[in-house]
Amino acid sequence: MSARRKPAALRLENLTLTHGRHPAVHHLSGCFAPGSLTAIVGPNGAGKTTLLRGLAGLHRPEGGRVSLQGEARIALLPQMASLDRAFPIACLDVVMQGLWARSGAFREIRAEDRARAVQALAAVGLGGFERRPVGSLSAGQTQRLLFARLLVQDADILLLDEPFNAVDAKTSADLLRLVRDWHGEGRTVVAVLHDLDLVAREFPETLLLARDPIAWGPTAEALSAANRLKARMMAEAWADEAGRCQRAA
Ligand SMILES: Nc1ncnc2c1ncn2[C@@H]1O[C@H](COP(=O)(O)OP(=O)(O)OP(=O)(O)O)[C@@H](O)[C@H]1O
Repeated sequence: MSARRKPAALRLENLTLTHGRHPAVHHLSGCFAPGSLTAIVGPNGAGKTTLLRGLAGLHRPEGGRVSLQGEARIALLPQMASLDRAFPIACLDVVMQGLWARSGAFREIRAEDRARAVQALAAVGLGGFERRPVGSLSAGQTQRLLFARLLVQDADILLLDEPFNAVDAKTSADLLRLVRDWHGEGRTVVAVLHDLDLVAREFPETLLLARDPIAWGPTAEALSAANRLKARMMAEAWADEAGRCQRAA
């Protein structure tokens, strides 16, 4: 992958994302600065996954907008559970899916694309797994595979949904090293995380969400005890059946 990066920012203006009438993210404004490393945290149901999908252009806003600076490329690491492990597909083919956006799904596979996918598998510690069916992988290996698919996309902005979920300490450390490398290369990285110790250690910026934005800025300030309490109370104030802008007072 090239070490030269275009600076890439993602700007949100009064962004509201819903599932039908059901609110998920509510009036969010701010900017993921070029080259920043940001954690998105918040209680279950706070809207974190919906926000990542909105940033990736996979969820149309109900209100407001997301603007991507320049011609930056954006790539999403979805939650591991989104991969259908019962489907009979080999690891190399999963990684090649990362190239579809640029090459098309039904085009003849070029030798250089195949070589990039093989290289990406090796980079995540899955060298030799090219022909292994995905159903035969452990959880940690599956997460490594999704990182390889992300790697071949060579994106300027990387969106990671619970990237260290259900993986052991060694896998977590290996994948975290990749995240640090991406940050070091000047890419903009945004990750949904639940481990607040990890966030405090590794992520300079944090967005704390509870459908409404609670705080967004330097991690120590965003994760203050007062902000975390506010996030919990805000999450509880949203009844599950509430409509847009209808949280309890
Ligand atoms: N497809 C859907 N249809 C209807 N409601 C949905 C859908 N997906 C998510 N929601 C609702 O939107 C809200 C936000 O969900 P989301 O998955 O974005 O939260 P999250 O912060 O990622 O949660 P978690 O930490 O549990 O993964 C929740 O109340 C959820 O029930």
